[in-house]
Amino acid sequence: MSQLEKMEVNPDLAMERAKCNFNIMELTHILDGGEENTVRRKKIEDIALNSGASKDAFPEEHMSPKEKYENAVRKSCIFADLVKNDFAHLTGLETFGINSNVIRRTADAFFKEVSPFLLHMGMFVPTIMGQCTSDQMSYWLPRAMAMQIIGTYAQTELGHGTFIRGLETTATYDPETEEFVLHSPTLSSYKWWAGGLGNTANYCIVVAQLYTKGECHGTHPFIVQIRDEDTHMPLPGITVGEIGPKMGFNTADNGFLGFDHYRIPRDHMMMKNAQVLKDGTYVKVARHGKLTYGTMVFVRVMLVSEAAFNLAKACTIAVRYSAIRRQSKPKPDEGEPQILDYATQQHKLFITIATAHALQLSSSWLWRSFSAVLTEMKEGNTDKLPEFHALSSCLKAVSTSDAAYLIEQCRHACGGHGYMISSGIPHLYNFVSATRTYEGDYTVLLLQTARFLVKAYEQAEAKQPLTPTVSYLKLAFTRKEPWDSSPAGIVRSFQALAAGKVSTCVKNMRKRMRSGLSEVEAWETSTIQLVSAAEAHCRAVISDAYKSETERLTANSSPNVKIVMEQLSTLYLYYWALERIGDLLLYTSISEKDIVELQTAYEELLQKIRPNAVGIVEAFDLRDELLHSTLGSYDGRAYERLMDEALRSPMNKEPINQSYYKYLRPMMKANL
Ligand SMILES: CCC/C=C/C(=O)SCCNC(=O)CCNC(=O)[C@H](O)C(C)(C)COP(=O)([O-])OP(=O)([O-])OC[C@H]1O[C@@H](n2cnc3c(N)ncnc32)[C@H](O)[C@@H]1OP(=O)([O-])[O-]
Ligand SMILES: Cc1cc2nc3c(=O)[nH]c(=O)nc-3n(C[C@H](O)[C@H](O)[C@H](O)COP(=O)(O)OP(=O)(O)OC[C@H]3O[C@@H](n4cnc5c(N)ncnc54)[C@H](O)[C@@H]3O)c2cc1C
Repeated sequence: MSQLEKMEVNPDLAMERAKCNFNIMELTHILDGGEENTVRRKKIEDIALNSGASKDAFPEEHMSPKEKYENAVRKSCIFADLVKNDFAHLTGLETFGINSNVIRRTADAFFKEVSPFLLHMGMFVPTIMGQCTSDQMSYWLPRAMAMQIIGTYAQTELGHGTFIRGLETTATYDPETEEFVLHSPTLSSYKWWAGGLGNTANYCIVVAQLYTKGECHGTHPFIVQIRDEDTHMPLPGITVGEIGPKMGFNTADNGFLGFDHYRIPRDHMMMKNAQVLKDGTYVKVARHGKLTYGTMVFVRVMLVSEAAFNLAKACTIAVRYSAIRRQSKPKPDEGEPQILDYATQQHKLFITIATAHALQLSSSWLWRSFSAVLTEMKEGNTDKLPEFHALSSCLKAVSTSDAAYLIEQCRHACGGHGYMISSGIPHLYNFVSATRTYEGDYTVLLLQTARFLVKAYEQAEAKQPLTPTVSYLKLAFTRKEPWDSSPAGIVRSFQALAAGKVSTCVKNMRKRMRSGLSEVEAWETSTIQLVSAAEAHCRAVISDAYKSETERLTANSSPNVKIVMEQLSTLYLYYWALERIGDLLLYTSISEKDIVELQTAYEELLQKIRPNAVGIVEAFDLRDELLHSTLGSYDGRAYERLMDEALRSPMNKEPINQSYYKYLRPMMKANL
């Protein structure tokens, strides 16, 4: 019998649970968006986990890349079946948002890395929904939803990912046959990166430069069959393969794809926003030229809650482990303290919890605030698209970047054992670090937001009305913001800081233009400050949303849950105020005395949160099967689990490895 089966819950964790002073389940319901969502989520998790299909015969870490991929495909098929047949009545699959979050979360019980079907549900299906006419949708969507075909999204090429307008794949219309001819004219035009493209998908959405009647109309999406539906062989004219090992995503078979004058029917162009008629006439339908970028905007919004979820996992692991780990002896007459008692450890971990809450609540706020806008957009009114694009761009950039930084911090907080794959943290880091790049690189997206902020600043200057998320920019034209250490006061200071930074950028650009630079050159030389201004804007938006959502959600909660949630949202404000002291000195009246008081208040807040820390992370309600962690399991038996995992290593299957006879022994004997 393994040691694990004999042991009780670690007494330190039991003690932490006993001293938690709020109702954990109440907080879980709030984070899930209501008790009924929690009940439904648990049912879905039960169905998935009780099926036993998520279990691997031996640890994934010890499989070869090919075995890992094949195992992931096996589990993806089982999971897809569960989603279609067992979850459907519980989730209402027609909607995204909370339902897809639940499915996404449950999928983690199956995959330590990712499913090769991720792009199918994550981008292929949403692009069909967003870019097809209703006729096209009624043909493609049922086939995709029933998993009769498997698709992916191939936009990025070897030569271009960020600069979509620079893509080189061509789709040239031939009116004789009423077909598009897809072609990859150069090596750099080969599609590169699409998840599931290497071996799994038989269809994909290809973004290509559309040519008709000798004219280029820019990039457009096409549905392209790449493999035979029966044999799965690549079709003539298609070159497809897998791109090789990566830092993470190693079960996602990211692929490359090239076309040699490959023909597809005319109606495989996704024609909701633009059409090519039979005779080759190009007709623009959409009122906004960037509606073809819609799937990216949708996924960027999804990535905010993805960042929150991964942070929740990392801090559950690191906080539980910090409660059972004892190290050093600061007081000679007492035992070694739990490392969670060190203020520096609390500084590393509690901001991670607060950020998980901040991003989760900001993401629900974003969906709620913009659901009306999304409906308007479906009806053709795109007036609010620029604001939505600016907001989703900066939220995606900042949330994924914060999550990657804080997950790495959780690894530091777990010391050496955090470096073990079995801790669960390396997988999380490798996954989240990619989210900072894909679906729009951090810097590039913040520069998109900066573009919007500069325009909004010019509107404020001209006393024109401003859209809600930038209405604070008028603060740039008032006196220095008086420092006020209340939560509302700090949010106002963050807004003043962002307004001040945008104003500084605009003034610098104008100065540079006066000194002879062109507008493009003045912009380029100001981009470091523009990125910083956009980050400050995003921080102000998140802080404001987090604070107001906390107030809204705790209006009827029990007093202790309210206190816990307020403590965390205040911690987020104090933490970022202290991180941005230099900027606050520039743009608000904060004094040396205020800074000292703020630091003290922050440290006191860490101590207040400490007794409930384990309870707070347990409100994320992450089962062991989702955490995949030796350090963060519910029973807190980290050492037994580490040893158990070590004993499962193939390296321990024989007392002497053959390399001893082949290499070590001859070398040592020769040296006698
Ligand atoms: C599991 C893993 C899955 C991963 C999948 C992937 O990664 S898939 C691959 C993911 N790949 C990526 O994410 C690639 C990232 N790259 C991009 O998204 C674009 O190339 C770009 C946005 C950087 C520039 O685009 P550009 O050169 O065409 O544009 P521009 O800069 O010249 O600006 C012109 C105007 O357009 C506006 N506008 C722009 N976008 C939007 C929008 N979505 N909506 C509304 N508006 C938008 C912009 O604000 C500006 O407005 P203004 O000021 O004139 O009123
Ligand atoms: C795990 C993973 C999965 C992916 N899955 C898919 C997929 O399924 N489908 C798909 O189509 N793509 C996919 N991608 C590709 C991804 O979308 C791109 O890698 C991403 O958009 C970044 O583009 P890039 O690689 O061209 O980076 P680059 O643009 O070359 O970035 C390199 C550097 O240049 C900087 N830079 C670039 N342009 C500017 C600028 N204008 N101003 C300032 N700095 C700039 C960037 O900030 C960055 O520091 C995936 C990528 C990864 C890592």
